[in-house]
Order: sequence, then structure tokens, then C-alpha cells
Amino acid sequence: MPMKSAAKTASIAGSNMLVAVRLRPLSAKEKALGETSVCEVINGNIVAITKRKAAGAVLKSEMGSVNEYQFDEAFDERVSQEAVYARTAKRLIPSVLEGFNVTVFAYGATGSGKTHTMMGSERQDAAREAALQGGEASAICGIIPLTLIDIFAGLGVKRAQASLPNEQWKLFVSYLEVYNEKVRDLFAPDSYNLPVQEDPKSGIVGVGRLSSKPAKNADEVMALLRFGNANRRTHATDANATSSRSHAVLQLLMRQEWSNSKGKAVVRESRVNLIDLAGSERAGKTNNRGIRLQEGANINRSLLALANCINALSQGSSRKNAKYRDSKLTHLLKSSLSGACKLIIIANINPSHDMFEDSHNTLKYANRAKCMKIDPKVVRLREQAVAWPAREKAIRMQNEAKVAENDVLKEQVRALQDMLNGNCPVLPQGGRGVLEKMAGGQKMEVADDSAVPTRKQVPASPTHSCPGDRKQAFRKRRTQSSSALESRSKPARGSYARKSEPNPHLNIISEDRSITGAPEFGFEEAAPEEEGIKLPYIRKTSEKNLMDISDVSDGSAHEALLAAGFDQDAPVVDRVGMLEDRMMDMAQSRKNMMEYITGLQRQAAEAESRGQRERERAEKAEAMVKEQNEMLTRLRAEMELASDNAAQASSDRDEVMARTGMDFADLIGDGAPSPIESLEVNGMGGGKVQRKARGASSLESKTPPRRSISPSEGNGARPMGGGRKIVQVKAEANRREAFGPVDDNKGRAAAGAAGKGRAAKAAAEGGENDDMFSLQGHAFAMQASG
Ligand SMILES: Nc1ncnc2c1ncn2[C@@H]1O[C@H](COP(=O)(O)OP(=O)(O)OP(=O)(O)O)[C@@H](O)[C@H]1O
Repeated sequence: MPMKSAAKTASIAGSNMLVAVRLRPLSAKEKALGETSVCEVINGNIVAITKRKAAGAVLKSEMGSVNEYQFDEAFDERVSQEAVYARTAKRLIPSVLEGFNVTVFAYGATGSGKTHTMMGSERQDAAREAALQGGEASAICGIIPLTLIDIFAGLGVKRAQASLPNEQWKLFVSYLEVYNEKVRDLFAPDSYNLPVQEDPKSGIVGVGRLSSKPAKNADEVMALLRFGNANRRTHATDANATSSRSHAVLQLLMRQEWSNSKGKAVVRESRVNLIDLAGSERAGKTNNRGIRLQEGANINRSLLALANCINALSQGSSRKNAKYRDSKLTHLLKSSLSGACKLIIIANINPSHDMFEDSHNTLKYANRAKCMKIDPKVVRLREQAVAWPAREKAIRMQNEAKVAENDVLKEQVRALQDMLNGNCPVLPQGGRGVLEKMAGGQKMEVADDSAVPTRKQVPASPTHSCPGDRKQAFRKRRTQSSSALESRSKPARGSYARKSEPNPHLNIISEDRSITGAPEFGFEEAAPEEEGIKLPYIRKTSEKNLMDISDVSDGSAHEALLAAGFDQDAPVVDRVGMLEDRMMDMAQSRKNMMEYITGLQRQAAEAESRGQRERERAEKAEAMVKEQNEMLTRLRAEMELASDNAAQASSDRDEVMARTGMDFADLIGDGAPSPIESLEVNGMGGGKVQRKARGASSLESKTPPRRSISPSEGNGARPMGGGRKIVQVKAEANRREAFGPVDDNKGRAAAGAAGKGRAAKAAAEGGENDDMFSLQGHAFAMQASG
């Protein structure tokens, strides 16, 4: 038979990691079937696996061969549980107590002995008992119970040796399973598909919402383990009568706390993961069908992901390529595999010939795992120094915030209770309608959060009569005469009795049977058949009333309460509790609504101020446009007037020239200033056109002085009279100066005639500057007569 001797050995990756192989004995059933072992342990650390020559073998691959693999430890079928433990997990107990993380997991095909190695057999309890009592450790007790015994023993020593200020050692236990790629808390059987989370700072992978139980001793942990194991998925298969259908992870969190010299709290935590993996299986061999087949496929898939990770991690260069997220199992094991933990892998082997392929694969897998690199520097958790004063302050502030929030909620609950008692209206449908209206853009006046709206503010539903009116009347009577009653009444002691303030509603749920509520409130003495019951009870009708009170419009609150599981036949304390819960919900809904409304009001205020700003801008722009228009109108009027003046001047000149038979040069005379120029010099005319008149020959240049226009003229206002008089006097003076003394009467007559003609014309045109025109006519007439 060909044999490969010690061919597959590799160096062991330091003391932070240990790979062991364990062969299990052939079972009676297997022996009965004539199975024989194909594996052998040599020197306590080498495993030789023999491939038998196939019957009628021709090909080389069908020939027999022996492969040998070397590990840190190899255990044959005779090695006891305690010996296995002593040469594996026990070695790392001191590390755990020093603050290192440790992971131990068993790997192998189905039925190869993983659960036996990790947990032990069903007789383990008796064995553990024997071990605890100092007897010889049993061959049945597995690694988990033995580890627990040693950890608690170590904790006891540590506690006894505690020398640091305020030093404390605590241990917490969690137990989970990965079944069909879903994580379940085995201490909370109803949990399902818990999230696997990674702390970005420490890189430690944990499970969200996983429960963690404090434990004082190994017995407590074993009790928890038994409880968890009862919830674990196991099932009989062809390969194993109690086959684990899930990967089970027991987590121990050990915490050491003390105060350093500066009074700061120092915490050091170490985690121990003890993992019993489900076994790989071949569908053909197990004959699994249906759910079992699906379970097997999921188990194989996650184990393949684990093998791939180990492959990547064992090749230094591709360490980063390890795909931890390929399965929940590898994601959970990430911190253990990537070097944050000291690691022990125990590969379990069923040595029967029938399982050759599986056993050989397991050996190859374990052989590769040896090459994984564990970096001891990152294994140990850093100490977390926390400043107590700062921490205390933070906690106190949190606490105060919670108390304040609580007060607000209490206040709201009280307001809601008032509503229920009919003191004030309740928004229909728990305020949903209002919110919808608000969302639809309808504005609603909302009172200050603290102010309770009065009943008048909301119109009562026409179809509903509010029992509050009745109750208010009762309350009035009650406040007048019931101080004695209140002093006797005590708050309810049921699980729902949370209010610190006396509550008119709760006061009646009291152990004091002497309290008798008024019929309006719906309370009465216990019926004779309820003699044994201590609490007075609330009539169901009154509860219905209470519910109805919250149902202003459409019965939705009552329906909601019933839909929420309100049991009208439940004990009175529970019913009150339910009503209280309902009130809390309403308080919450009211709070949400008020927040929403406040938000909308804020938005509305912002929109309002935005609108205001835009309005102001628009008004400014409008004023500017108006101003421009006025200016335009003025300019137009000025233009028209100027053009009228020009036309008039021209016609006046022609008229004068026609009447006198003189041309314009004759009129002006050599060197004599023209009347136009005189006016201009005296500040009454203006402009370059008039100045040109002196030497110009064109008619245009001889245009008579223009009429000035006051700013208000464009608006139809009359010009100032004072201006006209000045013009008249100046023109006369100029005339005298230019033409010498004239027959005033003649001149005046001519001017009067011309002025009259002009005035008549202006009047006919409806103009308002007739005086001015007559003045001009007068001036020209004087010129003509001169
Ligand atoms: N070292 C051992 N000594 C005696 N019996 C053993 C040993 N190892 C395993 N067995 C027995 O073999 C059977 C199968 O073992 P076990 O249930 O531990 O396998 P497993 O690998 O956990 O299987 P699965 O993956 O299907 O859960 C059990 O009856 C167990 O008691």
C-alpha cells in the first residue's frame, strides 16, 4: 500500500492558535455493519488517513494511499473528554482571566462527535457534579461545562486576590443559534433573525438585541445552557440520532472593573465563544428530504463560507479577501478568525471507511487552518478609562431629561384623562383627521400645548351627546364634598398603577372597599357573589362610556381600543391598565400632533414673512413705475407745449411782419438786442435756440421766447401768476430800451388786439395758458409798434 509520510505538515501559528483533531470511536451500529477505522493517531499529533484500494482498481486515483497530517494535538478514540479539554481549552483559561478573547469551535461532518466534544453526553450533568465535588473528571463532560467550571474557579481566585480599588469581576452569558441563516436568541425562543453587527471601533462582531444573563457560578450557566439547548434545533437523521441542525454559540463575557489612581473607572472585558457547529453532510448519504434537506444545504453553505475564509486567512497575501459576510456564521466569527481572539479549532472525525471523503476533507481543512495568522497585539482588549465625574454628569443629565419628558407625558396623560372624563373635547380619530386637514393645507387655530382647550372651542358632534356634561356636574359636587373620600382612596396597586398624582379615575380602583363612586361614574359596590374580590369593580357600561367619550364623532376610538385587544371580561386591574395604555397612546399621538402643528405654524410664519417682504418689494416697484409715468406725462406735456410755442411764435411773427410790412431784420435793427435775447438775459427765456437768433437767418432761429412750464403744469395745474407779471414788466423795459419811447396807446392797442386774438384762440382750444399767450402777443405788438 503506497504511503505518503508526514507530507502535509505545517508550522503551528504560535501559541495564540491551536488546531486539534479528534477521532471518535466507531459506534456499535457501525461495528455491526462491519465498518473499520481508516484513521490513526501517531505520536499524539499526527493523523494518518488511509484510502483503501477500490475493488478492481485500474486508475492511479483508485489505488490505495495514506496521507498524514500534523497538528498541535491529535486525539484518538480512547482519549477522554477531560484529556481533550486539558490539552485544548484549558490552556487558554489563564488568557481569558488576563483579558484575552478566546474562541473554541468544533468542526466536522455530521455525526463526527462535535456536540459530544463541546457539550458532552446526556449524562454530563452527573459527570459535572462529580467533577465539582472533586471527584475524577468524567469522560462524558464536554469542553463547555469543564471550561465553565475552570472559569468560575479562576474568577473565585481573582476575586479573592482582588487588590485594586473597587475591583469587581462579573460574568454574563448569551446563547444563540444560527439556523437557516437566521440568528435566534436561545434564551428568548421567540426571537427571530437578530442582526449581526460590527462595532466599527473595536471591530468586535456582536448580535443586536441578544439577551445577556449575569451568572454567579457554573451551575447557573449550566441551567441557562439546558434552557437554551431545549430551544436549539436538533433532529434525528440517518447519520445522527440527535443531529444539530444549527450552529450554537455560547458567549461568556467576563468583565473586570476597578478604579485607577485618578479615580477613573477602568473596565477590561474578555469574551469566550464556545461554538458547536452543525456538521457538513452529503444529501445522498443522509437521505434527507424537505426541511432537513434545506437545513443541510444551509449548513453546508455556511461551512463552505467558513472554509473559504480560512483559506483566505491562511494565505497571508489574501487575508483581506476573506469574505466574512458570505454567511451569518462567518460574519459572527469574524473577530475570532481575523485575529482579535485566541483560537482553538477541534476537527472531529468519524474514522469509519464509509466517511472517508468527509474525514479527509476535514483533515485538509484543519491543516489549512493551521496556517492562519493570529496577531497577538490586537487580541487583547484595550482598557477603557472612563472619567466617573463626566460619566456621572452625563447620566444625571440623561436622567433629568427623562424626568422632564416624563413630566410632560404625565401632564398630557392627565389632560387626556380629563378628556375622558368629559372636561374638554377630544380630537376625533386621535387627531388623525386634524393632521390630514393640516396636511391638506387647511389652517386651524391651535391652542398652546400647555393650554387645555375649552369645550366651546370644538363644536360637539350633532350625533353624539357627550357624557362629560353629566360627569362635570358630578365632579363639581364631588370637589365640594369629597375631600374625605379622596383622602381615603389609594392608587391602584396593579401593574398599571404608575401615576404618582392622585387620579380621579384611578382612585376608585382601590383596595378600600368603603369607597363608593356615584352612579354617574359607573362604580358600585362589589356584587355579593364577588365577596372574595377585594377591589371594587368598574361596570363594563361605564368603561364603554369612557371609551365613548373619546369617540367624539365616529366611534373610532372605541373600535381602536377593542381592536387593540381590550378585553371587557378581563380583571378590573387589567382593564384599567388597558385604558391607561390607551391614554398613553393618545398622549403620544397628541404630542406628535402638537409637534406637527407647531412645525406647520412655523412654516406658515416663515411663508408669511416671506410674503410680506415680497409685498413690500412689489409696492416699491409700483411706486417707481408711477413716478416714471408721471415724469413721462410731464415730459410729453412739455414737448407739446414747446411745439405749440414754436408754432405760435412763428405765426405771430408772420402776423406782425404782414401787418407792418417789415421783414425780421428790419424789426431787429443793427446791434439792437432782440426782445427774445432780452428776455433770455433777464432769465425768462432759455436755451441755445434763442441765442442763435442774433446772427441766424433761418426762421427757426428767430423763434420768439418760449413759455416756461412749471413742474405742475403737466398735471394740469395752472402756472404761477407772479411769473407772468415779471415777464410783462421785463418785456416792457426791454422794449423801451430797444426801440425808444413809443406811442403807448398805439402799441397797446395793437398788442391788445393781438393779445385778444391769442386769448380767444387759447380759450377756443381750452388751453389754460391764455394769459401767457396774451403777454406774448402784447410783447410782439409792442415790438411791432416800436
Ligand atoms: N469521543 C466519543 N466517545 C464516545 N461517543 C462519542 C464520541 N464522539 C461522539 N460520540 C457519539 O457519537 C454520536 C454522534 O455524536 P455527536 O452528536 O456529537 O455528533 P455531531 O458531530 O455533533 O453531529 P451533528 O453534526 O449531526 O450534530 C453521539 O451518540 C455521541 O455520543
